[in-house]
Amino acid sequence: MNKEIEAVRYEAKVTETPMIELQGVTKEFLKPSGEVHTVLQDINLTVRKGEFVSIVGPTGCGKSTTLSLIAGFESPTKGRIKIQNETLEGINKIAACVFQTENAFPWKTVIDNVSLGLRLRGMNKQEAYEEAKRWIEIVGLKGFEGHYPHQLSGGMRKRVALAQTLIVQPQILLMDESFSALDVHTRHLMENELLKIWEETSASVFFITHDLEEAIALSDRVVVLSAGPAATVKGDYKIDLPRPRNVAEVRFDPAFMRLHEQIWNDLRDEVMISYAHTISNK
Ligand SMILES: Nc1ncnc2c1ncn2[C@@H]1O[C@H](COP(=O)(O)OP(=O)(O)OP(=O)(O)O)[C@@H](O)[C@H]1O
Repeated sequence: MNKEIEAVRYEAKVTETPMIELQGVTKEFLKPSGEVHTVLQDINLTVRKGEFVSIVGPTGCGKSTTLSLIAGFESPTKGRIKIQNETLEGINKIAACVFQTENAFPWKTVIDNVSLGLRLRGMNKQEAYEEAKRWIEIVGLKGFEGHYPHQLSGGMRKRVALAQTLIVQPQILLMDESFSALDVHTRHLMENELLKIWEETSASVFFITHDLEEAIALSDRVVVLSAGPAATVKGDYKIDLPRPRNVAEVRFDPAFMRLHEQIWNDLRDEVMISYAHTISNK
């Protein structure tokens, strides 16, 4: 398929419809001393339906806290979170999470792990198995249905985690450092796999990473958080590289390098501030 046709198809996928909205979100935690620790301060951010947004920022600035708020594991101290235009109260039922740690139960086979989400939603075993087989094939694990997690490599277990999450067809996919434990080759394979699957769906992805190159290679937008405490949105960059993308190859595109330089200029300052805080707190 030629690039123009692909670009048109892709452009049509990201809609203007807001899926996740953070409106003036502040999050405070109480320290054991009773002091208030402001992690996030007045965050305004919108992720549209079908959009892939990555969030980068210095260590400890509040990226995972932002994800917890969108998942509904925590609630904002001030401001509000809207999901599909409704204020979020409690757990976000249309979101699913993939964390750095693995989600698979060690005593269950691949097919039992992957079909679990559907079984918990009341689907009968045969139907859930059929659907699980389809997802196991999509993530490249056909033939491993009867294996247990310990019989698989780290990359394969990550594929199980993806299939486990995607089988319930979440409208929002929340990913926290999901591929950071993988070697670079497996990581690129998984990133390409994720993009392929995402391009087939209209899921909105909120992706946390420490790796700016990974963020640019995958995303429609990269959001930079400032150094904490009281982190806020420092920059919001549109990544207009053509799709479909090969994450290993797109890094050599001159437009990629320009974006990297521009965003890194923003991020580097925040990393230095955060580093200075760490040193002065020692
Ligand atoms: N439940 C909590 N209670 C108190 N403080 C918390 C809680 N959760 C997070 N924090 C604090 O909020 C700050 C931000 O943490 P968070 O994990 O969101 O940052 P991060 O950007 O994801 O970090 P990293 O890049 O290291 O993964 C940290 O100072 C952390 O100690």
